[in-house]
Amino acid sequence: MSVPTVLENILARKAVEVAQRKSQVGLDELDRRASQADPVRGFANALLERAQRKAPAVIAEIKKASPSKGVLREQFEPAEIAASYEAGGAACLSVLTDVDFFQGADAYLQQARGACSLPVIRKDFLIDPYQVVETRALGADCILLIASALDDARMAELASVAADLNLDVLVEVHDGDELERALRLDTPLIGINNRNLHTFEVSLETTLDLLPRVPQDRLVVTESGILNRADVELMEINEVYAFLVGEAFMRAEQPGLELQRLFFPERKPRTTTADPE
Ligand SMILES: O=C(O)c1ccccc1NCC(=O)[C@H](O)[C@H](O)COP(=O)(O)O
Repeated sequence: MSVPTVLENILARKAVEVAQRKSQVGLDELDRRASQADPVRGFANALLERAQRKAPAVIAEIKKASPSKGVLREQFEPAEIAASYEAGGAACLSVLTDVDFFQGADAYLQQARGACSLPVIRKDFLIDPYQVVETRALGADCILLIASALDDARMAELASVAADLNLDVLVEVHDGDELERALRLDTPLIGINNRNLHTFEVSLETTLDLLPRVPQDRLVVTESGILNRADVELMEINEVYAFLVGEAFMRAEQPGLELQRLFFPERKPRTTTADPE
């Protein structure tokens, strides 16, 4: 018998977590909360608007820890980080809500979204329609669907529930087969994850290799492993303008200033309380 990969472990644990959550809060109550949530802010539009004018469309991630890197940031204040990202020029936020593998929390998403005007993707491992309703009930604006974690039927089902709730969808792929499957969904956002979620290997070539196979009417978001100006410039010369970045910002003393340094080096630095001068 082969040893389960980290992604397989995450998905097995997530199934247990979802069952527990369902026993605590019924779908009727979740539907009620979703119907009363703050209106969506337009996640896909925020990215498309920037990328269409060839400006960096940055999804700035808030994650305390990750399975591949351990704890990334000891002093972790989601609201302050969100405000600093907005000041630094982010188009959107990504907030990890998975507790067991990323030390995330639903409350972090709510704190971050409440501290800025940016649209937010809930970064978690969605396997059940219940979690899509939960995502809207938390106030988020977009869900992540990871192609390697879902079969076609389940991916389409989750995307359909998201559409009913006005949530945008970022569908994430890592190879050509997953890309083919993702393109069957009616979503403008295709995330190409440079990290293999089974082995943790990271290569920016993943984005560059898959790029020619993505139709012009989809927006490619390059995800993971963007660490410095050279990485950003490599993507920009290949006409990739949308980025999902976590580690580089989380390790920086001043996350918003690091965003600005990496993506808008020509601008005069703006600081917030998370970015003391
Ligand atoms: O980051 C991990 O170790 C990880 C492990 C297993 C599943 C997902 C994982 N990360 C999620 C992400 O894809 C990243 O948080 C995101 O793309 C940002 O990446 P980075 O800029 O390299 O922090």
